Amino acid sequence: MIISKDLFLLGNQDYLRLPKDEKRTMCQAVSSPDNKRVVSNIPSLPPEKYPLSHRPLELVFSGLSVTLDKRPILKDVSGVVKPGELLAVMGPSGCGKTTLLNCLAGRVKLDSGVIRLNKERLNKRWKRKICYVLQQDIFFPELTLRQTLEYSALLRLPDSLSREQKMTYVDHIINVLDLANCQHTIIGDYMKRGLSGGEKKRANIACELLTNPALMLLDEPTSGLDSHAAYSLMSSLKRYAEKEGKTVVVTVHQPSSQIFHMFDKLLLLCNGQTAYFGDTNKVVDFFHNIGLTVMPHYNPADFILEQVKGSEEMREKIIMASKEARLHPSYPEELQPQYFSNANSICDKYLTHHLHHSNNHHSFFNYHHHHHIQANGNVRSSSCHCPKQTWLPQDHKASGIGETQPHPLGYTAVSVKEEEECKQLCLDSQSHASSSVSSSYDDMSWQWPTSFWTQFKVLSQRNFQEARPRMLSTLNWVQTIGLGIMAGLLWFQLPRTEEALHDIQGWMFFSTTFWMLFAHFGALASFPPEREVINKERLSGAYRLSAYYLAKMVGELPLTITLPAVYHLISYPMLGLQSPTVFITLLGFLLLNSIVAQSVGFFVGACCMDMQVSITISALYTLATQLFGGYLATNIPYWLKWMQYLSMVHYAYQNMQIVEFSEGLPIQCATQSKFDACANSTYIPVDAILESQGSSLPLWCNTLILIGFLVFFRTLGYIVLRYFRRPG
Ligand SMILES: Nc1ncnc2c1ncn2[C@@H]1O[C@H](COP(=O)(O)OP(=O)(O)OP(=O)(O)O)[C@@H](O)[C@H]1O
Repeated sequence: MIISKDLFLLGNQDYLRLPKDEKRTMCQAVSSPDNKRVVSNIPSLPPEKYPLSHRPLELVFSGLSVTLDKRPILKDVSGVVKPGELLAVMGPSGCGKTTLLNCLAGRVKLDSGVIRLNKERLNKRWKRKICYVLQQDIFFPELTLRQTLEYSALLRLPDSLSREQKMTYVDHIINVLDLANCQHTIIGDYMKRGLSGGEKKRANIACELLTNPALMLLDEPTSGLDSHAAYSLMSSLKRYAEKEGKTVVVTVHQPSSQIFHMFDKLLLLCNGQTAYFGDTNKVVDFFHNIGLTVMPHYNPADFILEQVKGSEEMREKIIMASKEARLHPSYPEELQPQYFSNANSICDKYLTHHLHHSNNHHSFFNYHHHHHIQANGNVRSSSCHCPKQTWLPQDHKASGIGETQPHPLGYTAVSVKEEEECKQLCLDSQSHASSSVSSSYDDMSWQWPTSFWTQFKVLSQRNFQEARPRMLSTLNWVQTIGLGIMAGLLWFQLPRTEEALHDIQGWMFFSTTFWMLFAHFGALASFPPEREVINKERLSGAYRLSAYYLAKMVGELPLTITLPAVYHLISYPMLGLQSPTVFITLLGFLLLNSIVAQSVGFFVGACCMDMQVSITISALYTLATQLFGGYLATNIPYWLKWMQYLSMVHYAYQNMQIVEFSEGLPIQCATQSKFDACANSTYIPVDAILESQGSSLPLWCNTLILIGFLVFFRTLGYIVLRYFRRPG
């Protein structure tokens, strides 16, 4: 695993660019006894096939404080990670490591403090560019690893890449993460065995690496891995960060000393406070200076963790020393309060100067920008370029940014490095400015990697594939066929007489209620685990909720209707009711009823986070629906009559009767009929049958009401997910 991952994480571009000798050294290294994997069979991916490339990101967070549930969790935590660096967040359990990562991913509200990426505050748009590998491995358990990665690639890699290119990239990732052997294994869960813990972890990282992100946050990536696998993973991450210029933050529990020395920076937390922030190789000196000396050959990671888990007094001492270290000149300048005010002022001056002097050919910043005056009066710049020689107003010298070369108009020249920085700053500001004022169309095109249509198509396919084993399980087939035969035998070849009328109605009522319950509780049970995956994907900005929602309806539709259709196909002919038109129409209402029940189940599942509550609500609703359906109780008190209009079974059941008794063979009156109409007729009129159950609505009206139910609950479900159950 090590080797393949190392090569991948090194990035093929870099690998291909390496001089021959270095390539050989790498191959020797990877085939050394420690790293037994052979890499010759790992395909190289041509550079042009890399799907996305992001600018390197510098992450700076300062003064972060967070309170959760009225309890302070983080207090004044700061740090900086540059592109190519690996920052480890360490500390005892419950000290706030995950909370810090959640903050950096923009998923927790800060009490105070600021997080900046390339000097720009973390905003919604940056959030989408961050890859966050969660501690839990959240997947659809029924999909195989390969399917999971393929769907992820189809959804998260841009439409500009063909399907074939996306699949090539998936192949590549599978190979380099050494997942080829288990690619066709289902992910699995506690009920059904699938991937091993380590494979799931790698699958989790593989999914996130698909987008080739610039900033990676990994929560406990080594948890559950053996020491060898943990070392492999961390060395891969380290190499990845270095060679690809990625910024990587990991939380880690008690790393081995080998792993510990891989970290460039270390942030040690103690009760939510910074116990140490700085270079990893200086942490031993830091502790030594406060009288805590690590024994030779002792794992420094174990040592420092023991210290921060020590007595209250000891912890205070370490935290105080850490606060004092902030005053030391070696403390990162990015964490000094004045740093960003300077940086921002440069940017502001670039932009302000340009806006005021855009017609002046002495302008220090050749900012080719096309002003787009928006309806709201904002100005949007669409492009900018830093010239080779960039000029700043002289007062920037004071801030230490400019150089001393005089400019005829009183500006100072900026070094090439700073010019690059300015360009970067400009680009960042520009992207921010444009995104904050652009039209909603721009927002959307920026936000989503793929079009609505692609998302809909892929999600429908995935939904179908994910739901098929669950909805069409062997158990469900046995249940459906068994029930169809049982109903057929129970009501076998019923005569068309008044005596058998109650039995015919019994079959209809049983069929509608059973499939209502089946669809309702099926949707209810499947939603909580699905919500986890959807929330994770929504947080990473993979697709629109509307695309998911529509796809769910369409993708599951064939599965929702399969079993009731099979049941109907078995039981209806056995009853002796043989008109094909009636057969199809009855089936139509049975299916409509099932789809409506599924919508209600989905809505209740979306509303209630607690399964017990949702089951209780569902039980109440479905029981009331049956009671007021028109079969069990025919003499409903007038003041409760309105309840029957809320019963979806009522409408489906009534419609089935209308069709069966008006289109099918008529029902012969009994000699002592209970129907008045039988006094003048041999057959019972349809209206008389319906009236005896207290219903008078015509077929079209019942159908419209059922469709109304469907639209109402589907819309409510969407609204709940969109506005009341937002992830994060
Ligand atoms: N939503 C929340 N509401 C209240 N308290 C919370 C919440 N989330 C986390 N906490 C508390 O915040 C503290 C820090 O939690 P966090 O998960 O960040 O710790 P950690 O360092 O990652 O722990 P571990 O190493 O065990 O995963 C814990 O005491 C936890 O109980």
